[in-house]
Amino acid sequence: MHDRRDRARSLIRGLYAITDAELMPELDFVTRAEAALRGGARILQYRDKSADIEKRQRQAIGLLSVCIRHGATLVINDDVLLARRIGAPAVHLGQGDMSIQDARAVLGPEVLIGVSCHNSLELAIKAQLAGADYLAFGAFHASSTKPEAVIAAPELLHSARRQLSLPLVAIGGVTPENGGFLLRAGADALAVVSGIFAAEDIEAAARRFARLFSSQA
Ligand SMILES: Cc1ncc(COP(=O)(O)OP(=O)(O)O)c(N)n1
Ligand SMILES: Cc1ncsc1CCOP(=O)(O)O
Ligand SMILES: [Mg+2]
Repeated sequence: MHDRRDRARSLIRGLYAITDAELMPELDFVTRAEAALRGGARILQYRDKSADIEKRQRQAIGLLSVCIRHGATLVINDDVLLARRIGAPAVHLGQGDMSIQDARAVLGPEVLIGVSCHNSLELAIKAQLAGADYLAFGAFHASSTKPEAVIAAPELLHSARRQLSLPLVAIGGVTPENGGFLLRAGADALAVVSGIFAAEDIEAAARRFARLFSSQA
């Protein structure tokens, strides 16, 4: 457990890119994801809501292989069984997804589990107690990817930093312009979909986010 938590502290920091089926055509799905890694993303989440199990497995395996090549961490969104099948190092669970305890039973002691806590410190405290390895808060800004997401105040990151020990991820409408503020408020990682994958030049877009972290050092 301490081993895993230490690993989470070193791996869950920096730019956290999240894939999007609408912005990333199947034909060059993995190529686009790799461009984000070349631009400096350290974490890559496979987020796909389709029911096509074969496509999902093929894409997830493709992402795992580019992540390994770039020394980045692959996170599988929602689908704990897919993560186990392909040997992914991390999963992300929402409040309506599998429980942390059930996911841990399926995945074993090594795999990192991240949890969505929306705008709630209470959910975050519960998730930490239940064995989560990182906590995600947001949306901090309106998100075209998830317009229904509740809005969180950046002060939440200050409180979470004071009261919790896990790495904190900020998500929702994050841009290179507003990302620095979220980092100063306490985020360890910035999770981004459209700011990276809707860009004409994905690598350059990722690099603009990645610079926020080097200027923090
Ligand atoms: C890093 C990160 N944070 C939050 C979410 C949202 O998860 P969830 O609430 O389960 O919603 P969906 O993404 O599954 O629609 C996330 N995926 N990643
Ligand atoms: C999955 C998710 N959860 C809260 S906001 C969001 C989407 C973030 O996407 P974008 O970076 O395009 O706002
Ligand atoms: Mg989910």
